[in-house]
Amino acid sequence: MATLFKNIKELIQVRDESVSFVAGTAMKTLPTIKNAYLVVENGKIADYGSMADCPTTSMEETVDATGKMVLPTWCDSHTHIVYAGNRESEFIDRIHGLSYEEIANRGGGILNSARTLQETSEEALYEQSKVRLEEIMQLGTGAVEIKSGYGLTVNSELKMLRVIKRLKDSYPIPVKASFLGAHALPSHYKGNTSKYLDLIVNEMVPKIAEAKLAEYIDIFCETGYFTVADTEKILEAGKRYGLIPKIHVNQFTAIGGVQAGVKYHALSVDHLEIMRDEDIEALKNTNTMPVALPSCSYFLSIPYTPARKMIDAGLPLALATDYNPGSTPSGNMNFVVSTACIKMKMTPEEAINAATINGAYAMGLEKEAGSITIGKQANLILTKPVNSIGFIPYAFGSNHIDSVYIKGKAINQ
Ligand SMILES: N=CN[C@@H](CCC(=O)O)C(=O)O
Ligand SMILES: [Zn+2]
Repeated sequence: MATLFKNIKELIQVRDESVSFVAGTAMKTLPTIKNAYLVVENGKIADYGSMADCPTTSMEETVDATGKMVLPTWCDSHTHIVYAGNRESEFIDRIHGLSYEEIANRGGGILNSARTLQETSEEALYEQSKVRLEEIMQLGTGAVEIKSGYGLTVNSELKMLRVIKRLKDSYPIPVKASFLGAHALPSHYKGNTSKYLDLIVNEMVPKIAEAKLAEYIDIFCETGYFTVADTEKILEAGKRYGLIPKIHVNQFTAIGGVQAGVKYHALSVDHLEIMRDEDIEALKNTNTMPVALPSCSYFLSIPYTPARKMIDAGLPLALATDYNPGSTPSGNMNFVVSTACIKMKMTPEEAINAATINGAYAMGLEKEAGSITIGKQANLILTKPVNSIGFIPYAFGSNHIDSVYIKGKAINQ
């Protein structure tokens, strides 16, 4: 089965040679071909170029993209879309003046979601979560990472991870799983963190690794949650079982989580709203991708990751949604890209690099996703007619997507 996209106004993020990620000033360059064609064969990108060289052989399907652009689908490398219920009541509490921290200290927050999830059947959890996966695909996401972390017991963490596995087996986009048992301390372990960490290290990690339910290991390294020493303990256990770190650090305070991530060769360190100079230094010349989550900053009214300072220091940066019921009840990567430009002063080119190729790297998918490169999965966004690529983040509230193609097939409802 072959499909020809012809008369594409601009084909975006074209990389003849696959790159792992882009950093520093290279993020300003977004390679494109104007007036282009693209051929998809058997679900993969097979050919592309200038319309002057467009193949004349007939193909099963032809899409006339006159006035429209084509770009790789978004790569959302940080989500928590497997959850039960919602936390709308905490949203109202915050409107009335309570902080995220105050709500958590009253037993709300992550522990609230954990209670709901523990009472929800695996089937119901799958049904609720698949709605969110389908929603983000319609919004242009074509590869996603999903975390556990609302189970906080052996059975419920395994339940979450089995749901992630079922999503992965049931949907055509790449899905990566992260085990986040150390997301919050269950209340009955209060004052006894090491006992909960032992449960993670001695029971959860071995079971998860044996059942091959996760590629990555995560922890919320933050004041009031887990310390740097806790983080090292968990990452060490993950390492013994082949789980690669992708960790939550520097969301509210900088306590050395970035350095712990680098020490354990984390694939990514995520959040980074509070960054000291030494944290930026620690990330230089490493393979660890910093990941910013601007929708979380927006929703919680906390600082935005200092993207300008980080990119100007030569670092790469990826953008992701953090879709979860507490800090970011939104999985819209289009909004993330706009917000990165508007609030973090990233250029459209930088933001699109961060949301495609760098996002793919941050979940180990840089060989399959994130750019228009021959052999990669044909997961594509066909835009509505737009004048320039910058118009997409600029007109931030509008839907610029005409169609989303996964493995070359349109999925629009
Ligand atoms: N910060 C830790 N975890 C999630 C939020 C969890 C929640 O509030 O449910 C995050 O990335 O923002
Ligand atoms: Zn998160």
